[in-house]
Amino acid sequence: MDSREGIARADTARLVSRTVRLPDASLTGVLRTLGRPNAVWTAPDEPGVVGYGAAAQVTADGAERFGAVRERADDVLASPDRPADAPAVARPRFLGGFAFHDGHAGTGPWDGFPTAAFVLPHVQVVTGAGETWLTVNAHGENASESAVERTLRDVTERFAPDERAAASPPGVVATERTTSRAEWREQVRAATGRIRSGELEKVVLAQALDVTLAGAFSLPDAMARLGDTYPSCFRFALRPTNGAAFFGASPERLVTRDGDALRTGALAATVGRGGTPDEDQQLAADLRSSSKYRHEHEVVAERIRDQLADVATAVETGERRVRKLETVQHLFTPITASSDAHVLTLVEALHPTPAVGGLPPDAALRVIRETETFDRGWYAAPVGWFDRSGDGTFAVALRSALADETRVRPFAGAGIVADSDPDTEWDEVQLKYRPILDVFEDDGDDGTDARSGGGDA
Ligand SMILES: C=C(O[C@H]1C=CC=C(C(=O)O)[C@@H]1O)C(=O)O
Repeated sequence: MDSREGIARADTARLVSRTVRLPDASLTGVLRTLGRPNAVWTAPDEPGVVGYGAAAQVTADGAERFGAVRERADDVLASPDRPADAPAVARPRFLGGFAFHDGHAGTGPWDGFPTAAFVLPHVQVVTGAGETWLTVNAHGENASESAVERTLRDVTERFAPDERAAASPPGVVATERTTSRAEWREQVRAATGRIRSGELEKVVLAQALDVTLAGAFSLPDAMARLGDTYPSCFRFALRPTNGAAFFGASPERLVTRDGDALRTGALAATVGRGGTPDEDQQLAADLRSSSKYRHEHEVVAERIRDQLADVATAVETGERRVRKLETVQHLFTPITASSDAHVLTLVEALHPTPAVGGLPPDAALRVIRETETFDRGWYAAPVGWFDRSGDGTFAVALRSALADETRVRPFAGAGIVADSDPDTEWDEVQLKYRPILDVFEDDGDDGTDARSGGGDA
């Protein structure tokens, strides 16, 4: 992808955008009807957005990537030729994400994933609340209203929503770990040692799996299954260069800016779900009362409030509660504020929170780099969308995986504090693979210990 070319022409380039209403369709219905997208986004309180092709793409490198994306996207969005009565929900949006580390290489499994990559789709379908809208965008010196209207007619003509249920999961034939249990024990012991010596307070360490599927990866099926099981999560899929897809169902909102209302929150500290309601309640009670879990959580909430200090006002912290998901429960503290900063400025201020990095941030990033033996790529980094006014939503890309043909690489991590036990953290990581593995396993038995947390690799 070469964004700069498009951006260099920004002075003379124009953005033409036209919208029509389509027959109502679910997000999966849209995916099945229009084929492999470049971007998919949906959130519990937002419509689904599906993007095909690129009216404009922006990429950026290094620590300055957040500001650079904003600047380049602002040029594209500056003065759209768009009818005044077009519905706000169907407005042009950039969708994409960032790498976790500044020095992301974009090689190996992450080939095709720059340090930052956002697309303003050529064809954008938005669906939710019983309405489906098609927007066609074109950007460049030669962007023409007639070409946009032609595409609008073409897509409308072939749009016959296919609402079939997901096919059975393809099944898993092999799973390989990036980190054995023995290596993990060593890594966690070394990290807790460094924490006790005062070098840092908390670090989030992660692992990955290499999963081989028995059949081809289907994005519509994956999104349908994640939607059924994780409706309260941020579900996304991104294919910046038409190759592998990075997808997931993250429970963690990094930030939403809507007008001057800002929403974020601390999500950290994890236990599993109980086999009975009593056991489940007991686990939740342990999560609430344990000083280890409270500490692990509170450093995240405190740091987020600090991170917001320069970019927001009226920061308010809600009540800490237990957030239950299919296989895990977390401590969650909602945080709201006021801000007129662009959502990318907020993303830059917040990434990485100590729910995925640690504290102090620089020491934690150093420990992550020195410890992890796989490439985080876009895992645990911001993914989401923004519009011309700087509104948008970003999630932290957790419970996520890279997928290409029959290969899938899920990622998962756990917050390590002074008294973390390597085996408990190992079990927690195995539970955090479940959202992705459940999409593919046909009988819950992939030959690994990812469900039970037991056994060695
Ligand atoms: C790093 C992950 O989860 C984070 C979010 C919630 C709870 C976490 C924990 O309890 O360690 C992690 O901080 C992951 O899912 O890969």
